[in-house]
Formats: sequence, structure tokens, C-alpha cells
Amino acid sequence: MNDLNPTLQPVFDEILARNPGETEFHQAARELLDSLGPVVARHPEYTDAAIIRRVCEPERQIIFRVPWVDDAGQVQLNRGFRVEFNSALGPYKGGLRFHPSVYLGIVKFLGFEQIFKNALTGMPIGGGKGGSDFDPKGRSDAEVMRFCQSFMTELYRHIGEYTDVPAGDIGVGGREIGYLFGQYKRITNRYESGVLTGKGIGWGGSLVRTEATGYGTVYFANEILKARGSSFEGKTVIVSGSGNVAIYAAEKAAALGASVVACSDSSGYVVDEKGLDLDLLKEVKEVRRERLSSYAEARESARFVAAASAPGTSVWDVPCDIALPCATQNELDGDHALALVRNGCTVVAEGANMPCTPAAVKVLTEAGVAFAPGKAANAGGVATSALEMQQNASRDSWSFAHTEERLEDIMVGIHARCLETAETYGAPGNYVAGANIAGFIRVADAMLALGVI
Ligand SMILES: NC(=O)C1=CN([C@@H]2O[C@H](COP(=O)(O)OP(=O)(O)OC[C@H]3O[C@@H](n4cnc5c(N)ncnc54)[C@H](O)[C@@H]3O)[C@@H](O)[C@H]2O)C=CC1
Ligand SMILES: O=C(O)CCC(=O)C(=O)O
Repeated sequence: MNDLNPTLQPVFDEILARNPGETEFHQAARELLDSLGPVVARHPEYTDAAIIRRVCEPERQIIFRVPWVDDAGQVQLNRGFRVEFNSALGPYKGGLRFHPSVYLGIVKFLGFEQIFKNALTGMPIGGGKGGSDFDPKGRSDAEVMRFCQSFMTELYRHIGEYTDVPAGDIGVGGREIGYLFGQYKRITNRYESGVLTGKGIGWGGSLVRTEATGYGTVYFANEILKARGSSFEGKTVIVSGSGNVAIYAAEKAAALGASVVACSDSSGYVVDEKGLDLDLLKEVKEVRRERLSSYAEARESARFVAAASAPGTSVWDVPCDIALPCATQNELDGDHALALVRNGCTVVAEGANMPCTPAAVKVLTEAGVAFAPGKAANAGGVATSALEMQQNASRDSWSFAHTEERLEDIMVGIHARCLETAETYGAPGNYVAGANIAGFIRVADAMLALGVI
């Protein structure tokens, strides 16, 4: 790890002391602070007003009990979280994650990333994130519904169109948003469409929201390629994960002429040299909610590599020109990055939040691989959520083509803002510095204007 700027070291020491054991939050905060040296040198007003210390402390953290009854009549118990991190730019905005690994440190890292990602979109949204250690895997629809209803029975008092607007993340898709919205409506007796995003198209959702994070990541990667005189045409692409972000990243990359030859889930990975059959992948993952091995069983050109039977190998061993990590945090480490570099990969764009470890980012950057951090590359999802909020507020509903055009413009704008800011602050071509500094400055200026609150 590099030494931090002397003004920032005490801030990081304070984060470590105040948030013990929250390693993912420490990692995300450190990554931001690593970029802010040139900012504190140029803007003493931020230090004078303790902006950096304040932005690292959530405005509010809510932790609650979520009891529910399973299909066998047994009472189950989970823990719910909502971290309302920063509302300088607008209502808290960010997804809910249902996964057994969820604890406060994960929710805080995600909420922290969300502040700067949302700022980068240029839209009026603050940063927050939530979730639960509930594991939807293997649960019936009725169990998921009862869990969601119990979760919302506490969450409803903390959220609202002008306060905090949750959406989906790992383990939370259209089905869960439906159950959560239904319970919110029942408890409050209000059809408040703007309280959640990722809603179904028939009841206040926006076209393109389902596709937006994956499509947006590919639009961002496409801008990187264009800046290097290249394109997706004829390129070999791998994605990790096979959920919402991965599927639609693969779809857009294929639409731009790439061959997407591999994807993964937590049980292993699939290699399909003929290019992934995305209809089959959607059927397996979105409809049947099965493991990836079912994909390989149904497709002759595909082979499945089970994680348990092949320790030490991963989807990152599959040769590619472009890698899109779209599964989860810290899924791509230094050794995986070395494998990508050895195999000739030239672009890595994060569809997931913080999927690359700091060691991986170092390897990629030193090898000259263009690296796009999640807070820039995957901002298309939350940006389209903000478009959903706009449609809800104006009681309108836009066409797919119009909404996708808005999404593409936003991603092109974020890419340009990252490059310009990196150049201005002495790190030309560095998307990490550009994204961190541009996102931070927008939030910091708003916080300065709003006073000490
Ligand atoms: N859904 C959205 O709009 C956005 C999601 N993200 C991020 O994208 C990532 C994926 O989210 P979604 O696609 O929405 O979730 P999802 O629940 O639809 O899919 C998650 C995928 O990751 C895989 N996965 C989880 N843990 C894994 C592991 N340890 N190893 C290999 N695969 C693993 C799962 O099997 C699944 O295929 C997360 O980091 C999320 O925070 C970021 C921006 C917006
Ligand atoms: O659309 C949203 O509000 C949530 C998106 C999200 O959770 C993310 O960007 O990580």
C-alpha cells in the first residue's frame, strides 16, 4: 500500500478506529482517500470544514430484526440494515442486498461507493445501501414474500420518495421489489411510486432499468475502446456472475459484435466457445433460478467447471480481450489479474461493486490494462433508477429507445468527466483517480454549501 497524504492519514486512522472489523468499508474508504491527495492540496477549504471526515461517517445507520415464518411453520430470524450515508445531493439512493454474507461492513462499503457513483451521474441523488443476511437460495416464492413483508414492516418508516429510495442488488430483483412495494403500499395506504425503483413495467417501473447496469458497463467500456481507436467488434469477452448485471453486460457486448465466451456463478463457471446462448442463460437463471451446470447440460458447445472440483482455477483463466467482473466484491485478486494480463486482456470494466482487490488493480494498472472502477462503470443502473424516479414524478412512461438513449448519454458523460478530471488533477488516463475526484468534488461542494449538518 502507498503512503497516504499526511492530511489524509489521520482521517483513515479515525475510520479504522471507529469502524472496527469492517474490512470492506476500510478498503473502499482507503481507495477513495488514495485518490484525494491532489484534492486536499488544491482545496484547503475541504479540510477546514472537515468534509472528508464527515463524508466517511454515515448520516444514519439502521439495524433491525426481521422475523418470519418458513413453509414448515418454523420461525426464522434475520437481520436487516439500511445505511443512509449521504444526502447532500438528494434523497439517499441505493440497492438492497439479500445474501448470507451481508453485515454492517458490506452495507457500509456499498453505501460509501454509492455516494460518489451517484454524484458522478450528475443526477440529484444521495447515497445509501441496505440489505439482510437472508439467503433467498432454495426458498419458495411464499417464503421470499413473507420475508420481504417483514423486512418492509420496519423499513417503511425510514424511506420515502423525498427521503430514501431503495432498489435491487444481489438477491433482490423484480420479484422482491414487488413484494416490498406491496407491503409499503399496504402499511402506508399510499401509492407512492417513487419510494422504490426497479419496479415492474406495469406498476411504475421504467423500461431499460433491468438492462441498465450491464448495458451501461458495456457503454463505458466502449468509450474506453473508442478512446484507443478500437471497439467491441470481434473481441472476446468474459463476464463473471450470471445475474442481472452479468446477463445484460453479455447481451450488449454481443450486440456490439463481441463473442462472450464465459460466465460464472458461485458454484463454478461455464466456457462456451461458440458464444453464450443468452436466451438459454436467461431461462436457467431468471426463470428456473438454477445453477450454471444446467446451462452446460443443455448446450453441446459448453463445458461447466465446478469450483469444488477445480480449486485454483477460475473464470479469469479463460483467454479474453475484455473482462467484465459482474458478480461480487473482491472476486478478482492479484493472481487472477496476472492470468488476465498473461492472456492478453486489455480492458477490465467493473460491472460489480469493488470486484477487483487492490492487488488486482495494481497488477492491471502496471501492465497498462485500462481499468474502469465500478463507481463509474456500473453507474448506469442507479442512473436509470433516477430516470424511473423522473418518470414517476411526472406520471410519465418513456419508450425503451428514449430511455436507452438517455442511459448511453449518461455513460458517455461519466467517461468524459473521469478523463477530464484525471487530467486536471495530474493523473491522465487514470479512471480510478478521475472517478473518485470528480464524484467527491460534487458531493464536497454541496456539503460546503449546506453548512455543518
Ligand atoms: N443490480 C444492479 O442494478 C446493480 C448491481 N451492482 C453490483 O453488481 C453485482 C452483481 O449484482 P446483481 O447482478 O444485481 O446480482 P444478482 O443477484 O442478480 O447476481 C449475482 C451473481 O453473482 C454470482 N455470485 C455471487 N457471489 C459469487 C461468488 N462468490 N463467486 C461467483 N459468483 C458469485 C451469483 O451466482 C449471481 O450469478 C454486485 O456487486 C452488485 O452490487 C452494481 C450496480 C447496480
Ligand atoms: O438503482 C439503484 O438505486 C441501486 C443501484 C445500486 O445498488 C448500485 O449502483 O450498486
